[in-house]
Amino acid sequence: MKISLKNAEATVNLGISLGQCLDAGIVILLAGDLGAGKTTLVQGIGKGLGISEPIVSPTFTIVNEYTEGRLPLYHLDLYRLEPQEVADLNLESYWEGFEVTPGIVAIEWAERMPYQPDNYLTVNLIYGNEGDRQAKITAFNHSLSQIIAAITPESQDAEWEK
Ligand SMILES: Nc1ncnc2c1ncn2[C@@H]1O[C@H](COP(=O)(O)OP(=O)(O)OP(=O)(O)O)[C@@H](O)[C@H]1O
Ligand SMILES: [Mg+2]
Repeated sequence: MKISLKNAEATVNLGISLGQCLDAGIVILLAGDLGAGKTTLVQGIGKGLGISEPIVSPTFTIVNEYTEGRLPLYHLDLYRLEPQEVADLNLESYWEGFEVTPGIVAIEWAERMPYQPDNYLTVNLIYGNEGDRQAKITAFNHSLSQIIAAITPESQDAEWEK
């Protein structure tokens, strides 16, 4: 599914829709070049979950956890890590839910992961020709219908095709 995002507000709005509809335990792998809008999308997800605390990029902290919303939000940024360092973080605990309350896991620079969870969404943010962006959403072992239903009603800014 591809969605055209004219401006940063459209990216936030897509995030809000996701934050409102997604179930606990979902992992969102965010891909896209430097500055493509990954953090902006996660800021929207935080809004959709009802988190009022500002969401800032965890480039140096690796993971930021927000627990005040409908579900916990775990925001990771693997930009500075090598695949072996990522493996050592035992990220599975976030989606297996053993020691961590299940929530929404959003991972920037997920390309650095040497393995993937069993079920996940990828959102690939791509630069357009006019300073805009396109989001390409793919589901692995997960249904897209819930997401399509959540996104389509308010798609003034988001033109989408399956
Ligand atoms: N759809 C859009 N159209 C135009 N600009 C956008 C869009 N979405 C986000 N932006 C802008 O792009 C800039 C970079 O966004 P952001 O920090 O979210 O990118 P990022 O992918 O997280 O970057 P990094 O790779 O450094 O983590 C911000 O100024 C943001 O407002
Ligand atoms: Mg970022």
